[in-house]
Amino acid sequence: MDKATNNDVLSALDKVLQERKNAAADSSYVASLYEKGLNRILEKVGEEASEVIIAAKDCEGEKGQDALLGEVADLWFHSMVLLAQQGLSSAQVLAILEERFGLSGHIEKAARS
Ligand SMILES: N=c1c2ncn([C@@H]3O[C@H](COP(=O)(O)OP(=O)(O)OP(=O)(O)O)[C@@H](O)[C@H]3O)c2ncn1[C@@H]1O[C@H](COP(=O)(O)O)[C@@H](O)[C@H]1O
Repeated sequence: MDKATNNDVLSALDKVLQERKNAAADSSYVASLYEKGLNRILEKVGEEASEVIIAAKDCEGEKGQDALLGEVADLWFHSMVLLAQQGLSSAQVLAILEERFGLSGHIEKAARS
């Protein structure tokens, strides 16, 4: 597979996560998560979210910032595994963010009531 760039890495990863539904658990980490099932995937999302919080609390200097970026990447990745396992994709999340783009959270909240 060609190296995915910043702009297309999410859609390239969506495609790989889809393909891993037909892969063997011993050759693919993603397939091993699918095999373990939803609860294990949810545990990983929870663990990675906790690791983001811990890294953000101790985010001094370049090393700390690199650690935080790595933990957020782990969280995004495991969230994408969850979406794929549920038959969803990052493209659908991006569509929601695109729809929301430019709409202040305060204005959106006020419009709800
Ligand atoms: N982006 C990632 C990615 N980010 C993190 N990880 C893996 O996520 C795992 C969990 O990280 P942890 O820090 O919790 O480490 P751990 O304690 O060893 O994990 P556990 O034993 O608790 O599950 C590690 O094994 C990382 O290697 C990833 N594994 C795969 N990908 C992408 O998914 C693609 C498919 O991967 P495979 O299915 O393994 O081919 C790869 O080509 C990559 O593009």
